[in-house]
Amino acid sequence: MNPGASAPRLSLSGVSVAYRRNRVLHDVGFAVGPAEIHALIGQNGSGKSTLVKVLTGLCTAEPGACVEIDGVPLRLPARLADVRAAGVAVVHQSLGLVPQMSVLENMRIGRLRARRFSRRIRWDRERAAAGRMFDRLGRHVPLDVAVHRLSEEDRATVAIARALQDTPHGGGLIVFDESTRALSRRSLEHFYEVLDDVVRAGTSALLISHRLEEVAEVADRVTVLRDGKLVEAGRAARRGSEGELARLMLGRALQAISSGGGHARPHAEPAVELADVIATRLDGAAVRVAPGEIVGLTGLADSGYDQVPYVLAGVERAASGKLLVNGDHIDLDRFTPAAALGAGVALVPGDRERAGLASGQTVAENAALPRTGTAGPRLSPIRRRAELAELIPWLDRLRLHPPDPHAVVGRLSGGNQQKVVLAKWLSRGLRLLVLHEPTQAVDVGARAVIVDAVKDAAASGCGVLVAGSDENELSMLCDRVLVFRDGRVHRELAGPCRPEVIVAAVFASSQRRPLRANREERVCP
Ligand SMILES: Nc1ncnc2c1ncn2[C@@H]1O[C@H](COP(=O)(O)OP(=O)(O)OP(=O)(O)O)[C@@H](O)[C@H]1O
Repeated sequence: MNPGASAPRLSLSGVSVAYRRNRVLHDVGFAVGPAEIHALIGQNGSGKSTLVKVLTGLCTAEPGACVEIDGVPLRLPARLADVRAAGVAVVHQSLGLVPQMSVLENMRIGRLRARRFSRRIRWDRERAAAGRMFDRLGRHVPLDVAVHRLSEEDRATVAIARALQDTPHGGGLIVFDESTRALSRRSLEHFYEVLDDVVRAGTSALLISHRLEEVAEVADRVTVLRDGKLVEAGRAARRGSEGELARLMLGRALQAISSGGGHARPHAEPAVELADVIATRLDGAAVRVAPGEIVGLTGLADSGYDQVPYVLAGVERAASGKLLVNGDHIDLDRFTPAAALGAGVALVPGDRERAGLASGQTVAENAALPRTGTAGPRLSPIRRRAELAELIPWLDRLRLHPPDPHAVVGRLSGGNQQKVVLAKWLSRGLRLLVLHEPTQAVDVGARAVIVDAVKDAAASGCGVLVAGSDENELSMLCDRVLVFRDGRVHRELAGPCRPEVIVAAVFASSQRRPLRANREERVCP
């Protein structure tokens, strides 16, 4: 008998995982059908990544767990070679591509075969193998171009083509672990157009995402985790059900968020002003932020808007340009992170890899770093207590999980590490808070809290600059939005703006295509 004939593509049961004595998954089980997009959602720290790690062998489940692929049990703890052979591929955060490498290298990394005797790589064969994947997708991307030079849409295609190599024709499972979180609406439309073709051909997808609007729009079914326990397994998804999903995930209704910042003091002296900035992707950029004002920066992927935060924080060097702070003109070609902090400018970067978190240190020690330049243990006990007293209300407010300032940062879930970076800066008075994609990777409950906290920081007089690709986030937060093109401000959208207006200004067209037009025609297993 063929075990795969009527079996689910992936079936998990009795999965429990503990890190030391802390159990983070409790007897979890659900099934993903063939040819479906199945979403896995849950608050930060609810155990989603741990579940994926059980599947890929990075985490060991307690005895009694069972994982089957097409009805065939996977030996646990899983070995990567077995997982690949079973047709399972994982796409990590931000598409999991190496930007400096070519499309061909990204496609074939980890799979390159050398000649037996000369040990030389047969690039002709590698090209042919990569080309076959794009043929299978019915879309082509030039193989020799470095990935960072591709459009965002092409990058999404490469990520899917790369994962497809590990899945058999018309079968297999691709796990997307927050892979789409940095994609703009247009790139998301393209991503799901490609993925829909793949899924219709028989491959399944397990989608982990904090964007509930996206989940409600694209998933066939949804599984919900709360505190490591199953709340719902395989509930049918439908468009517009994001409120319901948030309630299941959080165990309470989501608070409504009003749009716009509302604390701008446009006639006051600017908190900071950037003028004539020339950098690798900036060409004469100029931005002014008043005290209490929340200004959004957005644009297409290559427009340069997302370089502004890093130039402002002294992390990326500008060729020339001026920063005006408190009557001082500072040359940006010699600007450093220490000078930025000295000017009262702090950055919350988009990815935690650039966040400067010391993963072996505790939450409290990390929060102390910017003030002291040293890790916490060297602080006097009195200073340490004072730091903690300022930090704890922010950790409570952002709902850090576990709510422990002495937890080691490297052992927190991704979204909770993001909250630590935010708490570190929100707990101190700044002239300008610069945020890049601040709610990326955090769950919807925390997102509402972060939006409120940033508005409170503005209400106390801090200027805020938010660079981002999420029009909903910009609409919720900003007093005005600057749309970049060719390295400088192309349009200014005054007043609180609706998300559609932002999308229309970025893409110079207001059409919003559905993310997965064909979903209703499909029959859920
Ligand atoms: N290496 C580790 N050591 C100890 N505890 C860990 C470790 N990795 C994760 N945890 C804990 O396991 C729990 C689940 O974490 P996990 O990363 O699976 O959550 P998640 O749902 O993926 O969260 P997020 O949405 O923030 O990525 C969290 O409480 C986290 O602190």
